[in-house]
Amino acid sequence: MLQVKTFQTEDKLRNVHEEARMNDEPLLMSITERIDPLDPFSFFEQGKQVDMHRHFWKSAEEDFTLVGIGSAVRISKEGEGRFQETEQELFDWRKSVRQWNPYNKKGTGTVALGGFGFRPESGGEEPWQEFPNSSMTIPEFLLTNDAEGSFLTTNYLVSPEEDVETIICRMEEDKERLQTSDSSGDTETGVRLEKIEEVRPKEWKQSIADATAELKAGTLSKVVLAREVRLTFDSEASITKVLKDLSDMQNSSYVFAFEHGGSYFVGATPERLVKVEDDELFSACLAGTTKRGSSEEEDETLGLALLNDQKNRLEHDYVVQMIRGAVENYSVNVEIPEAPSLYKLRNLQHLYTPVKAKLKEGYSLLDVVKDLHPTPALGGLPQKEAVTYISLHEVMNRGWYASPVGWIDGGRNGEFAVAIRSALIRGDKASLFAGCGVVEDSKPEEEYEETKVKLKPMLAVLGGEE
Ligand SMILES: C=C(O[C@@H]1C=C(C(=O)O)C=C[C@H]1O)C(=O)O
Ligand SMILES: [Mg+2]
Repeated sequence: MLQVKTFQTEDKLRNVHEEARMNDEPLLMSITERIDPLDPFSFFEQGKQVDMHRHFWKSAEEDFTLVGIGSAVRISKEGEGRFQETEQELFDWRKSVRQWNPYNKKGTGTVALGGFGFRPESGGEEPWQEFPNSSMTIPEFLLTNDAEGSFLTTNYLVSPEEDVETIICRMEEDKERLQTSDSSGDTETGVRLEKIEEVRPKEWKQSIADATAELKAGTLSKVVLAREVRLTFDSEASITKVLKDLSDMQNSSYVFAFEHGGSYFVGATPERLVKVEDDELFSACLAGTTKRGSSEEEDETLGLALLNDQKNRLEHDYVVQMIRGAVENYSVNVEIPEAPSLYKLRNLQHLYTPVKAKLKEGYSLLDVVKDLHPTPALGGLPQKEAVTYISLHEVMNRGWYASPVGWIDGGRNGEFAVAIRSALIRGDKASLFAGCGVVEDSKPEEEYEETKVKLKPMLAVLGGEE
């Protein structure tokens, strides 16, 4: 059976290579096959032996996980046009794809995974030196797990001058390595936390006080300000273990990891930016926060207080206003409930308003990402002024924190979440980030406490207390 499969792959590769040679240009070969159920964490861990450029994505709401190893194509853009330019380049690559994918399933084939930094321009500031401003990768090996099982896509950029036999040999070796089960994660104990350093907490609190003064005086209605906490461990952190623990502990969150130059941006975010499935569009307004109660009763009381709290409702309503306005531009049948409900996570609860619509023809997922990012849940209102304010006054460098991360396939499917509740991990060090929506009535001490709770999920999987 295995032999038949191998023979088919070889045959396809030979044909594609011949065509590439005749046209004297590279072709993107993409083959999707169903494989025996495969653990995504094992695939991610084994991926280390193939290529360190690894991507991980797990949906917050459905049985859907993507793991990408290596890159057949990498697209990296910067500046205001980065979303459209990425889209155009993906489109161009897909024109030269030779594809075998009998499953017609979202998230298989020439899927691109990655993200876009918070701002269109970035100067490789600490600790983000390894990260390009944006990066979308079509991985060489992609594992797609959903309710129906496991699917393995092999994407390979076949160039005319390469030797086919060498490609076949390496590809088969890598595929076998990736499908060999790794059990080291089951016994790993994780890192010991040696040092926690809050980055200029006093200055950060002062920045909140300054922002409230600005909000009262100026044209800004809301601005989100974040802070950083640095950790040092006794040894190198295992990203696979971190992902596994996040998935276990934060099951209503998107779990993600993106590698660049040995640094990993990892997190478990509850916040969807936008999902498109065929022409259906889903977004979410998530803003306004309180902690969880220690008893069911206390939890309910806290939730009810949040639903009725003016300051939090205002924080939330700015987000709804903006997302409604943006989505109405390129969709019809926009459905948004009148009032928010509660979105409960392990450590905190948020005000939540889901958004559903039908995307008009001619618009794509990245068009929506471009317009929505950053929503007032991460930037502020008005959008442009808030982003400028953040650049000038925030006590850290955002890099990819609070930015759109996700995936997009060759059909009309994809999803981007907002990369909060996240950390940048490199070897035995990590930077954790958390922010909060500042409105006129914000109190520095309360916002500080709010960010403390938001840091807990990442801290807990990195040896800290929950
Ligand atoms: C900015 C963050 O979270 C955002 C801010 C929230 C708030 O201030 O209430 C709630 C959810 C998120 O939209 C973060 O977690 O870093
Ligand atoms: Mg808040």
